[in-house]
Amino acid sequence: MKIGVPKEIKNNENRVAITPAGVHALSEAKHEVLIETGAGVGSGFQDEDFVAAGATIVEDAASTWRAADMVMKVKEPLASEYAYFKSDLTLFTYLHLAPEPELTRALMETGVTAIAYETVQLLDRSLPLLTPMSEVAGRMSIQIGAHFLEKAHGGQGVLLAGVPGVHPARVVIVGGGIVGTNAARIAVGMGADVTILDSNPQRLRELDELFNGRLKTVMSNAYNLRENLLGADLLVGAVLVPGARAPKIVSAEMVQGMNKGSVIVDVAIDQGGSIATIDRITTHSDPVYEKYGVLHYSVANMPGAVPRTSTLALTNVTIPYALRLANVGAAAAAKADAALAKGINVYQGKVTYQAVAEALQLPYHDIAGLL
Ligand SMILES: NC(=O)C1=CN([C@@H]2O[C@H](COP(=O)(O)OP(=O)(O)OC[C@H]3O[C@@H](n4cnc5c(N)ncnc54)[C@H](O)[C@@H]3O)[C@@H](O)[C@H]2O)C=CC1
Ligand SMILES: CC(=O)C(=O)O
Repeated sequence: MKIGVPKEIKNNENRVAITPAGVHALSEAKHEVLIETGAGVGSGFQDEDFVAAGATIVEDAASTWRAADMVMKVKEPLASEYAYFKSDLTLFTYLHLAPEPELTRALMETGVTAIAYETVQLLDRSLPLLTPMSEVAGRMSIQIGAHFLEKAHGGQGVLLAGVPGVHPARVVIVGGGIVGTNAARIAVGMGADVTILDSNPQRLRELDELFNGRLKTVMSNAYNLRENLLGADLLVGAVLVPGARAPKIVSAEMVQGMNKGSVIVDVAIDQGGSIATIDRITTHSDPVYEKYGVLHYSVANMPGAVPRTSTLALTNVTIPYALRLANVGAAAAAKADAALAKGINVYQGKVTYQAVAEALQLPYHDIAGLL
């Protein structure tokens, strides 16, 4: 199979979908890997590194997309890339289709087999291709919050840890999954006063056990959210219902209850965002805006800011799946692996992931009946 890897074009997106180790694994299995020149530079991989591992470097994005049977990317295609879609293409990348009707339509109209990293799901309900980037974004969310809480960066001028004789900052994390747990780990480590809310009582039990009294766990409901956000300094949005639009669980009124000069980092923005006052996606080059005296950060590709770590972490988990897809093709690979089948969001012009179909009000087709 021919595998194309274009350079990412989203704002400040320096990750790349393959490493030299990935090229080596695919080449050993007799696949041909075509990489756009310079695609790896932002992650510290030069064209020569890829060539030494067995790849062919091509001069532009079109040459990767047009020749490929499968394109591997990091972020969802942007509008300028839709022209490359074709019916015999497998696209393996983050897609986040629930808030993306135009992209979904383009995939349906062209018949692309679109496999979303974020909905590949194991029997234990974990999301193996989302987890590493959630670990990165969760850990980043607190350092970003700390940065914007500084006066010079627009915040109220509060140190997360406080100092002896002065309260630490109050950090509220909504959603206690991978992002939330990693955010909590950094916030606790920095000495903040941390509260984490989740709608799953079993998850709250696990968090209580894990942090051994170093944070407070609270059931997520409108009443508790309002109470806990009153006077908060940093809110991290970290909820997820796989594939679906994020539920808007933090209202404008709750945001107004936060301290003036406080900060919101809505990591769940890639699924549409969980906070009512988040009305736009921001970028690494212009990451925050102010509303009700609160700084809002809503960057949908946070791990793109630490591309070396993120590319290595992402490809650690994607390459074994890419190998299986390349070896037998998407349909056979999905038939043999229920986790991978869950990743298929669009197939033969049909939406095959229920939460995406519901979010976009499109007919849903069970992938099992189509393979
Ligand atoms: N902006 C970015 O660059 C990145 C965004 N993400 C996104 O972060 C979000 C969270 O991802 P993960 O932590 O991996 O998901 P996860 O599935 O591990 O955790 C989500 C948690 O949200 C909880 N939850 C669901 N509905 C809730 C509600 N109504 N109230 C409170 N809790 C609720 C679930 O019980 C679960 O514990 C996803 O949208 C993911 O795509 C992940 C990485 C990078
Ligand atoms: C998960 C995701 O959207 C990202 O890593 O950019």
